[in-house]
Amino acid sequence: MAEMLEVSGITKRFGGLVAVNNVSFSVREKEILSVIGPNGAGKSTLFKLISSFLRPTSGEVRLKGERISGLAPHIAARKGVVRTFQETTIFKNMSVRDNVIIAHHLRSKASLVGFFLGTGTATTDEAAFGQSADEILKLLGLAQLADETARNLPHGHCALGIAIGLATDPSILLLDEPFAGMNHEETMRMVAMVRRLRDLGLTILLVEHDMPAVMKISDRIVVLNFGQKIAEGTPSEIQANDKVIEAYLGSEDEAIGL
Ligand SMILES: Nc1ncnc2c1ncn2[C@@H]1O[C@H](COP(=O)(O)OP(=O)(O)OP(=O)(O)O)[C@@H](O)[C@H]1O
Repeated sequence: MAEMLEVSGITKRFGGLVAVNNVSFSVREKEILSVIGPNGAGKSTLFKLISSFLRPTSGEVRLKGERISGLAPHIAARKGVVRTFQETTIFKNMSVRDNVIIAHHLRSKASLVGFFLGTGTATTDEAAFGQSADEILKLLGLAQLADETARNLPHGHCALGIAIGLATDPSILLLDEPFAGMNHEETMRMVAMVRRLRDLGLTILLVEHDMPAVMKISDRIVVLNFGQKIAEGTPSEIQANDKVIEAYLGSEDEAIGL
């Protein structure tokens, strides 16, 4: 499998603290790779480095061979590294469908202002975007909620974040704790959905605390501890890895096993 994303020797210092320390790994095309680690291990910082929300102190990130670290986050997103589950990306007073339509504009020639004013290219695009939005909502099981105001979505509908991400036609989708706040049933539904997206050809990188979900969803796992990569492998390799077990012992996160 070809490499979609390459993280090479990436380091982030905050003053004297090294939050991410010389971490390297690759995400292959059409795989689900999870980054795990005890609290404070550097997962969020690594995520921000990959999505260009933070500039690395050293090292780099490449998408399909092209260096993306150092670019503004919206440029990295346009190039295909799309991060979801940021509350701010959702227009809470608009319908679910309109949120997904608007997200299409990230890759459109028409401006967002054009969309609101209903002018020129925007009108043509809107028909195509509407159709695409409907397909995405159907794929994610959100079709019946298309006209619902985003703020009214029942708890657990993080699927809207994914729908918005998909609308931007990502090369790699970054999921930031997609199962946070979900009960077991919601989590398992979401696991199945994300795997379905992978089967359709999407490449996915996620950070998550829910170990049973991580073990179920991941093709491969990268483990961080104190900013360093301590292991990389399949779920069963990670569960049997002594360094990983040791890192999790005594941490607030429960055991690595199921
Ligand atoms: N902006 C910042 N300024 C200073 N220190 C920071 C900053 N962001 C993170 N850190 C520190 O970097 C380290 C790694 O933090 P990070 O949030 O990346 O870990 P994490 O693995 O995501 O933790 P958690 O699982 O608790 O969310 C921590 O010691 C944290 O306090």
